[in-house]
Amino acid sequence: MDTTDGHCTEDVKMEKKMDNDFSARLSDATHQHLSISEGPSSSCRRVRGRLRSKPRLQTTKSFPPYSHCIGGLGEDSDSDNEVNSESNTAHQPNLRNEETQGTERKEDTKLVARCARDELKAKWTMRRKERMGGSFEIDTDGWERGRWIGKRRVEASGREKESDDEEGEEKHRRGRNPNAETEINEEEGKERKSSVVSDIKETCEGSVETPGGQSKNVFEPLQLREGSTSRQWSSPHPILSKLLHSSTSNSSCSSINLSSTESDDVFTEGEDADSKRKAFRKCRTWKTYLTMMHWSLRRQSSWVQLAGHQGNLQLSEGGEVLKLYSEVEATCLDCLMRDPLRPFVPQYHGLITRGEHCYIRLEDLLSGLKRPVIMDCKMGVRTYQEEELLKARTKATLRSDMYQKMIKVDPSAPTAEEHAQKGVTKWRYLQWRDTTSSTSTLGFRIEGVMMEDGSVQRDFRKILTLAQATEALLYFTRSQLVILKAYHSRLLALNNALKNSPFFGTHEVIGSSLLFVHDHSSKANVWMIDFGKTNPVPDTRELRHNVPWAEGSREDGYLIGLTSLISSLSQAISVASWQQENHSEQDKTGGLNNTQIQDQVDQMAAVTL
Ligand SMILES: Nc1ncnc2c1ncn2[C@@H]1O[C@H](COP(=O)(O)OP(=O)(O)OP(=O)(O)O)[C@@H](O)[C@H]1O
Ligand SMILES: O=P(O)(O)O[C@@H]1[C@H](O)[C@H](O)[C@@H](OP(=O)(O)O)[C@H](OP(=O)(O)O)[C@H]1O
Repeated sequence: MDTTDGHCTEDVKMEKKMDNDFSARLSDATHQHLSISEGPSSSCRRVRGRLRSKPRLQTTKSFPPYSHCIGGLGEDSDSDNEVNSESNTAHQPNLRNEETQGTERKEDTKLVARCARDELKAKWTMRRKERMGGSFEIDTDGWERGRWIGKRRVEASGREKESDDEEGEEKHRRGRNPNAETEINEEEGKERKSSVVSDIKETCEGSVETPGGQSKNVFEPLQLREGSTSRQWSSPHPILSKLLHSSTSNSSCSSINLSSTESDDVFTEGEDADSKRKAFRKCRTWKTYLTMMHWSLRRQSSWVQLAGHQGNLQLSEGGEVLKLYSEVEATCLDCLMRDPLRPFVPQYHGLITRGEHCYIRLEDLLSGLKRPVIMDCKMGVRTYQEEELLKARTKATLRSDMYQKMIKVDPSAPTAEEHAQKGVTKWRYLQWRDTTSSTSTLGFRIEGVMMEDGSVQRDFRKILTLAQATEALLYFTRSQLVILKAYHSRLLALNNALKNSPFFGTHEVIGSSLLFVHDHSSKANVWMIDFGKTNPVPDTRELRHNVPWAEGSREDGYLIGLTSLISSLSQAISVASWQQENHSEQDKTGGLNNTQIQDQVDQMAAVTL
């Protein structure tokens, strides 16, 4: 455990206390991995004497990334309807805002109309130049330049919009514990692009509705504070209106893959090549223009869905994460906005209806991060609710999909009866997942990790020991001390908040995750997400969260998981410190270079497997 600063000393004290609290309750299997043994590895003979012994992790395995790139799963195809339907209802919750912003709106509308005209002009100028082989530089005024710079940036390097950085900066300030988040490499951009058009875009999707369709200002103070969804335009400029309409309905491109999908609407399946060519000629002008606008309107975000049900979540044009409505989750979020846990939970902005579905509007926790690295840890010693166990006993529904998932991982996992039925109950499947991962032993499991290059690693689910978890954390953070320490502090702060949280005391938290996010500029944070299976405990009982589950107790073991994670981070900090020290020692003595030392470290890690 690194104790180089005062906060860390505090951390150690707190952690020791927590370890004592829980040590009696953790299983032997868990505890045998809590200590890190010191001692040189046999493979280290060549550098022995020069390198301090690496804290050894027991029974570890390494996790090379494999290339499985994913993009955002969000589909915004319903937003077309939403623009129409909401333009009628959206005024109700925001009347007060409308009055106060009337003047501003007139100004903006004028500006928007001018911008749209200028856009057209710019487009034709560009096309003329393009045909003549001229340069693409458009320099009529700052607005167009800003947009075009933006477009080139997206095309050339996929870099993110600077304005988002500022927004993200604000968010990370809000959510962090002073020690939790370290921003050592402040290389944030200086220019802020005009956001008039994206503001209007947000306006079109910004009404807050109850599932029944009635407009309701669920979190007015929040909306005012965040300021992203409060303005309404009754009639945008006709050209702009068309653009908004079209680009909204065609905004199914993922947040990573910025390819436009306009052509999907133009070319439906079954059309012959000729009609496609004709249609393309007809639509090319608009297509080019819409593609340009698409880039302009879409807020650049690095959002991806790492785990969970595919299609449940999507990114809205306004940059919020929309999650399919669940009454249980919405109720929890509502409570959490008034609980000490609020700084650890994405901001909840109420509900929104898109097409036939209702969604929960959440702050995008990845906004402001450049090429984020993400880890989803499912918390608790079980991921099934007690009701699922009762259901499995009384009226068992067999799930063939779960049986298939089971035999894919381990053909010998199902019983003879389950093989014969080719199905398992949900409880059986979830329990099998829990016992074949670190859920049962450590009280958490790593559902998935996405690295900076977009590669996704899900094999961490098979981790069973704390040492393996530590290895995974070192891999996930690339052994960066600053990140590991930020996560460590944030988890200690979360531990404190949980102790003071009335919500936590009275809720059974099942299947909820901690989302770890950081990027190369050392922004790092941890958030509580997914309250779809979090329910108030039936009577007035308070849960302890740090004891193993027994049927009927409703205990979830959330704090067992948190303690394990904190211990694992401490181990990772020790190892990373050791690595760093040896790097600098070698640098001073002019001995092995960094690559050679890393080779040694890798060899040592391999021997401890
Ligand atoms: N507010 C958010 N900001 C950014 N990303 C988010 C946010 N909420 C969720 N995600 C992403 O979506 C993924 C799934 O989220 P979540 O766990 O809420 O979905 P779910 O479908 O309920 O999951 P499960 O199947 O485990 O119940 C997370 O791993 C994360 O990558
Ligand atoms: O990740 P896996 O191994 O694919 O398994 C899923 C995972 O356990 C989800 O948490 C669970 O949803 P809930 O958390 O909502 O129960 C889902 O059940 P489902 O298929 O019934 O949605 C499982 O299929």
